[in-house]
Amino acid sequence: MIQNIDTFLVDVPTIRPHRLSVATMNTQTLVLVRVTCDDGIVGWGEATTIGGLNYGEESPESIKTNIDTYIAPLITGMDASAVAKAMARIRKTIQGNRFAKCAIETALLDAQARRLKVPLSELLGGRVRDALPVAWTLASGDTAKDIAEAEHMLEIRRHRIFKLKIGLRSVQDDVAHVLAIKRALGDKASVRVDVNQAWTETDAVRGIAALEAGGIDLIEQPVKAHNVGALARLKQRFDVAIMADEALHGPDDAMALARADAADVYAVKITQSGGLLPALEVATVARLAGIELYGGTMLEGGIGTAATAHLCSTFPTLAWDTELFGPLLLTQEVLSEPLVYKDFMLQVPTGPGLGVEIDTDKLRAMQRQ
Ligand SMILES: O=C(O)C[C@H]1C=CC(=O)O1
Ligand SMILES: [Mn+2]
Repeated sequence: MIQNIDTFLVDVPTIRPHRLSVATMNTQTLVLVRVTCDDGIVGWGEATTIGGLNYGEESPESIKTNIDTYIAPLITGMDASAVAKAMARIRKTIQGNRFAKCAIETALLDAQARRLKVPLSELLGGRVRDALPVAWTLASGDTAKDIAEAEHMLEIRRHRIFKLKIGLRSVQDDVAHVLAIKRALGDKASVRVDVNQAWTETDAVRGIAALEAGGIDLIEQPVKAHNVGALARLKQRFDVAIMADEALHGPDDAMALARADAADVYAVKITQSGGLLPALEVATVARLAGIELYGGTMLEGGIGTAATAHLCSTFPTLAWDTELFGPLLLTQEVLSEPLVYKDFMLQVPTGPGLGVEIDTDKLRAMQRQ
């Protein structure tokens, strides 16, 4: 039986300002969910967003409040081992709130996988890979600093895929910044950009033409999320891969974007999809439509990152790798043992459930009062 559902807000400073077109982050707020079951099993889930309400329509505070007030009472007392029944009740009754649903579903699946003594990946179809290549986002806002950061990551063998956040400056200045970084790194690295919806279609035509000519491998969400027509025209116009991120809010969007031939690649995010199982459906739509996959992040800490890693480990192909670096951007950790990053890869945890343990003393010290 599901006995208790507790939620915690944890504010963690980032290692440096993280500059996106929609916000500059100096801290990340983790919403952690703990599901306690009457058989003594405890499951954890997490949701994060970026810059309060700057990125999405849920804030950390709304996620916590909506879980505490509306979602937890709906499923408390239900059979904890019937995860699908609990989630069906939530999905039938609660509109939207994909991030909150993701955190709850993750916690229920973590508990159930622990109960069955299997890694969470095995409840999602089973893992076909044990380690995932991880991109790093260069977002200091300064070209020389970004190059130095990338060189350091290559040297310590942590990342050789770099995503640059652009869209805040003029197209011309952004292109100059990106191509300077690409020239400095050469063939040692894959360089990609994330415009976070900042360009108009005409900006995008100019910007993408220059980036493609300069050897950039991937263009993420160049135009507004709702402008599927423009995304489709860009996808069809250019050879460089176009990735949908903010346009993709779960399986229905995955289907609509596929029908519109609007993207070469999907950034699969468990929060944006509304949970691990809807995210798996996004990946299945992509596979059936010939769209390639990328494991995306909302800059989660260790719990949400581990959850996404379990999901991505089940994908038969993962052509564009992942960006599961969230914990590395944060100065503090709620896990007793951090996730393992080595040789450019994140190791998918092997223990039962998420395969990570929460240090409750650390959490008590870090949680918002
Ligand atoms: O992809 C996004 O839009 C959000 C996020 C992921 C990595 C990063 O630096 O920001
Ligand atoms: Mn993005």
